[in-house]
This record gives sequence, structure tokens and C-alpha cells, in this order.
Amino acid sequence: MATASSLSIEQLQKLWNTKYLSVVAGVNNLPKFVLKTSTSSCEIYLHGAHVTSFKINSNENLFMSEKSAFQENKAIRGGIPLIWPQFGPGKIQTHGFARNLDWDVNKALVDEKAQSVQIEFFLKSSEATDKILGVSSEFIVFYRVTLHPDFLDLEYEVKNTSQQNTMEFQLAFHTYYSISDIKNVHVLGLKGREYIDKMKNMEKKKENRKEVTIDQEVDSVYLNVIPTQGGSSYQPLQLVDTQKKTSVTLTYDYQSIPDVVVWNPWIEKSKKMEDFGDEEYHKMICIEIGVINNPVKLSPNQTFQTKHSILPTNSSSSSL
Ligand SMILES: O=P(O)(O)OC[C@H]1O[C@H](O)[C@H](O)[C@@H](O)[C@@H]1O
Repeated sequence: MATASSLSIEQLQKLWNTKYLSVVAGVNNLPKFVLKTSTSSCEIYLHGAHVTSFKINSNENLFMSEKSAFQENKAIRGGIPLIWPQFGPGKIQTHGFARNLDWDVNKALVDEKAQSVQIEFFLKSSEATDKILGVSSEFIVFYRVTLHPDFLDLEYEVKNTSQQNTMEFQLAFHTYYSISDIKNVHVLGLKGREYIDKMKNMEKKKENRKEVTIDQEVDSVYLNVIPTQGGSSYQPLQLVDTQKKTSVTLTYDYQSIPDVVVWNPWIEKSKKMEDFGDEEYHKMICIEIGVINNPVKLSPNQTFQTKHSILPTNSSSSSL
């Protein structure tokens, strides 16, 4: 069967266009899938299975850099890059290869009752991934994006299809949120958590703030952010924008993806990044959910599954 990335936009349209799903030509003519419900929409490139837009009532939740490259072997800057199988620098390229490769589409589903639409992408081990990894590996990854009228579900599934070898990986949904200005936002739900401060030689610290604000370059990996369900101190992970009077609640499968990265490049780093505008750090914050500190070890024939949801709320229902 032809891979989705080898098909023309017209061929993809014939295969996938429905009332709720359409294929269009994105930047540089790259195929982009557009999902729609009565109130929400979502755009996803085959390149990296990269979500680049998620709107509810026309309000955009995701930040996209105006300088983003939309090119082979380069990650799109903004939206939701998939970081897999490695977080940060390491044995292979920084943040792995999932965000740099073209994925395929497996299926699309519509749930008329729930008014949701889902698309499932997959990425299989190949000569290209063996070359990057420097060893032969056997896996298949499924990534399901489900658009609901008022939230977005992201599900990630890794099957180790090898009969002999254990595989090891980290994973992160490296989401860039669109904000009014970095001075107007704070993150709730991190108080009392331990974190690794990547700006201070990987020093381990404890977060004492209820409202985590940003006024300099920040690159922190919070460990095991598992909210105490039901307790009086229960505070979900939430991004609050006091000017827009909006908040976004982030839920995730705490057992499998317990780590949370907060990142903003601030002034100097922004200038150094060629695919990011010098002033764009004002308009974004990354809150990345993943498994980073203790990589997953997957035995032969085992499957790893996880889920992360993004739930924007307006001021009437948020804790502003
Ligand atoms: O430039 P990228 O490879 O996309 O990485 C952007 C950033 O991603 C994460 O948040 C890391 O913690 C940062 O250290 C890194 O600078």
C-alpha cells in the first residue's frame, strides 16, 4: 500500500475527505488534515503528525512561530511537536525523530453522538529510523487525535513488535500555548513538586510557588506531577491567562506520563533560534507533558499506551 506521504493532496482527499475531515495543502504544499466539529477545529500536518491549530469558537489555543520551517527533516516550530523516542539531547538527534518524519494515516472515525472526530496516524520502524538509531529496531506507534466540541484528546501507543529486544524511550507532547503576553500568565498545579532546573546545571529544586510565573529564561522538568485526587489541596495543572481571562486545564495519564516541562526561551535564546522570532517569547509558553525522568522500558511484544487532554475554559468556569 502507498504511504500517505507518497500520495498527492488530491489522492489523500479522495481517501479521507468527509463532512468533518478534509485534506488541504498547508505551507509549502505539505498535506494538512483539518478536523471540524460544530464549535471546534484542529489542523494536523502529516509531517510529524504535528497539530498546528486547535480552536474553540474561533479562539486559537496554540502558538505557531511565524518563522517556522515546514521542511523535510525539520520540526515545525509551535503547535504540538511529538517528542519521541528521546527527550532533549542524547544518543540521537535532540528530541528524537517523531517530529521530523512523515507519518501515515490509519483511520478516521466520527462519533455523531459525542459530536467528535478522530484521526489515527502511525509511524513504523523503517530503514530511516534504523539509520537514525544506529541499530535495527521494530516498533509501530499509533497517535490518535480526537477533536471534541470543547476539548482535544491526544493518545499515544507504542508497540514493541520485536520478538527479542526490549526498547527504551522517553515521550513528550511539547505543546506551545498561545498567550496574550508572558507577563500575564501563570501555571497552577506545580506547588510542592520537585523539579530539575536545566538553567542551573540540572539542580534539583522544590517548587514553592502556587502560581508559577516567568520573567526570565525557564527550562524546568517537574517530576511526578500527580495531583492528589479529591484532597483539599487538589489543583489540576492549569495555564491561566489573566488578560485574556482564559485558562487551559491539562489532564494526563499520571501513571505513564508524570513529568511536566515548563519552557520559555526568553530574550537571548529566542535570538539564537533561527526558526523563532526575536519577540515571539512574549506570545508563547510550552507546557510539555511526558515521561522524561524514568524512560519507559518496553519488553518484546509489549504495548505502552497513554493519553493527554487539553481543555480550554473561559473566565466563567476557570479559577481566575
Ligand atoms: O529547539 P527544540 O529542539 O525544539 O527544543 C526547544 C526546547 O524544548 C524543551 O522544552 C527543552 O526542555 C529545552 O531545553 C529546549 O530548548
